[in-house]
Amino acid sequence: MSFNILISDPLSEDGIQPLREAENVHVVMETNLSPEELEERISEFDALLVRSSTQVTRSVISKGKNLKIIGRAGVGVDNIDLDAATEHGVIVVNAPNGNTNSAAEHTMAMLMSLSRNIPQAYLSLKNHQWDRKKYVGVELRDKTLGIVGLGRIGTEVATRAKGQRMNVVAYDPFFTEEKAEKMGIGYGTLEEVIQQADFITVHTPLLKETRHMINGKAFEMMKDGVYIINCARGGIIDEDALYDAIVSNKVAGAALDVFEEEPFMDHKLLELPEVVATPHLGASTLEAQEIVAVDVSEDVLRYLNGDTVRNPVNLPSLSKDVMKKVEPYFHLAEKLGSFLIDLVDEVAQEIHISYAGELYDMEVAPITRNTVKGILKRHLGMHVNDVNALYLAERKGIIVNENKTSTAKGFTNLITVEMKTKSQVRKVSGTLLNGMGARIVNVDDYSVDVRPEGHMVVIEHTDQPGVIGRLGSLLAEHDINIATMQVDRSDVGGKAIMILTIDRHLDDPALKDLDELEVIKEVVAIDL
Ligand SMILES: NC(=O)c1ccc[n+]([C@@H]2O[C@H](COP(=O)([O-])OP(=O)(O)OC[C@H]3O[C@@H](n4cnc5c(N)ncnc54)[C@H](O)[C@@H]3O)[C@@H](O)[C@H]2O)c1
Ligand SMILES: O=C(O)[C@H](O)COP(=O)(O)O
Repeated sequence: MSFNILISDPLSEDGIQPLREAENVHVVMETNLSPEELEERISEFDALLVRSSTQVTRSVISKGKNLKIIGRAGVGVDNIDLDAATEHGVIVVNAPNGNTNSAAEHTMAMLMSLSRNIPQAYLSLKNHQWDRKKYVGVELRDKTLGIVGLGRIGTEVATRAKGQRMNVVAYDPFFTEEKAEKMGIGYGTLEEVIQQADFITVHTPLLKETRHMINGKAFEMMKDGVYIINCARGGIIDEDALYDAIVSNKVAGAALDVFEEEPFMDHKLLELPEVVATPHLGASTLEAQEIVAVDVSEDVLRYLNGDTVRNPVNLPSLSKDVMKKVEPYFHLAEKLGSFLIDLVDEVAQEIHISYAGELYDMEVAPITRNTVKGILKRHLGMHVNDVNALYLAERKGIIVNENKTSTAKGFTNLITVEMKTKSQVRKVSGTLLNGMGARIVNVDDYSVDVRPEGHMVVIEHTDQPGVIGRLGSLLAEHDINIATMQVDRSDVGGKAIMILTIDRHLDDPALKDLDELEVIKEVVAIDL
C-alpha cells in the first residue's frame, strides 16, 4: 500500500528524512496553501503534517476523505480541531519533547532581554543614539520568578532561573509541596504565585480553563512593576488587560513570543516601548526543528504501516511495557466483536465486556476500543477505528462497560463480550492460547474451540442423529468445503450448536437451503 503525505508548514528537511526514505510514501511539501486550497486538496492525502500555522479545522478534516493521521511537529495542538479528528477517526500525534529545551532557552532569552532592555537599546543604537540612561535595567538575582504551568518547559525554565540565582515559585494543578521541596523551589496557588512574583512566565497549554487566566483581575493582584513573559500561547494572557496594565504602570514590561492572533503586521502592544517581542520563535532552532520533524515523521510512518504510535494526542498514550502486554489481545477483541455482531444481526444497544485471568491486572481500555471497533464496523463501515470507536458508540447511544475478574474458568485469560440488542442477549468468549493464537471458546453457554478467522457458519439445531450428515451433503451440493467442525449441546436431544469453518463465504442460496432444513433453528454466516 502506498500513502500520500502533505506537509503544509515548513519542516526541517533533515527531520523528514524518514518519510523521504520510506518506499511506500509520497511526500508533497506545499507550505503556502490558502485555507481554501488546503480544503480542496486534502482528500488526496493520507497524512497531514503541520506546525502551528496551518489551521486544521473541522471543515478540512471532514473533507479529508483519505486522511488517517495528522502529525503536529511540535507541542501545541490548539490549531487542530481535535474533536473533529476523533469523530472522523483521524489520529493526531505530536512531538512533545523535541522543542522543550529550545522553548526554555527562548524564555530565558526573553526574560533577560526584558530585564536589560536589550531589544530597545539595540534599536536605539541602530538609530545612531548612544543612550545609556534610558536603558538601565534590573537584575534577576534574588528576584522571584513565578511560573504558571510547571510541565516540561516550565520545569526547564525553573532550573535555569535558579542558575540565575532567582527565587522560583510555581503553580500547576499537578505540582505538590513534596515535588517543590525536591526541586528546591516554592509552591503556591495561582493567586499566591502571581502575588509574590517580580517576573511571571506562563507555560500552560491554551485551553478553555487557561484562556485569559492572566486577566485584569490577575494584574490587580500582582506587585507594582511586575514583568510578564509569554512564550507559551497567545490567549493565556488577556492582551487588552496587559495593554492597560502596562499603560497604567502596573506592569513594567512584557516579553511576548506568542499572540492571540498570528501572524500579524501591526499590534497595539508593540507600540508600547515596554514590550519586547518575537514572532513565535520559541521552537525555531535547528536542533528542535530536526527532532520534532523526525519524531512526528516516525510516528506517521508507524501508524500508516499499522504500528503503534508513540505520541498520540486523541488516544491515551500507553507505555511500551503496557502496550507489549495488551497489544496481542487487540486482534482477538476485534474478532470477538465482529463475530458477535454477525451472530445477532441487529444493532447493539449495550455491550458488556468482561476481562478475566491475567487480564485482571492489565490496562484493558485499548482492548475495549478494539472490541467496540469490531462491533461497529458492521453497520458503520471501515471508517470506524480505535480512535473514534468509543465516540461513535456514545453518539449512537450504545452503552459500553467493562468489568474484571481474576478467575478465568481454567483459561489463563478470557475476554467475554455480551451484547444486548432490541430482541436478544448473546455472548461470546475468547482466549489467547500460549503460542497457539486466538480461540473462540464459548458462544452463549456452549463450549467450542474455533480460530476467529475466515468464513464460518454458526448453526443452532436440535441434537439428533443425522444432522451432521445432512448438513455436510447440503454444503457439498453447493461446492462448499468444510475445514473444521465444532459441536456442543445443552443435553442429549436438547438444543445444540455447530460451528463450521468453511473455505468460502456461505452464499445466499446455500444459506437458504440450510435454513429450510427442519432440524435447524438458526443459521448464520460469519466472515471474519
Ligand atoms: N513559543 C513556542 O514556540 C513554544 C514552543 C514549545 C511549546 N510551546 C507551548 O508551551 C506550552 C507548554 O508546553 P510544555 O511542553 O511544557 O507542555 P506540558 O504539557 O509539559 O506542560 C503544561 C503544564 O501546564 C499545566 N497546566 C494545565 N492547566 C493549567 C492551569 N490551569 N494552571 C496551571 N498550570 C496548568 C499542566 O498541568 C502541565 O504541567 C504549550 O502551550 C506549548 O504549545 C510554545
Ligand atoms: O507548540 C509548539 O510546539 C510551539 O508553539 C512551536 O510552534 P511552531 O512549530 O509553529 O514553531
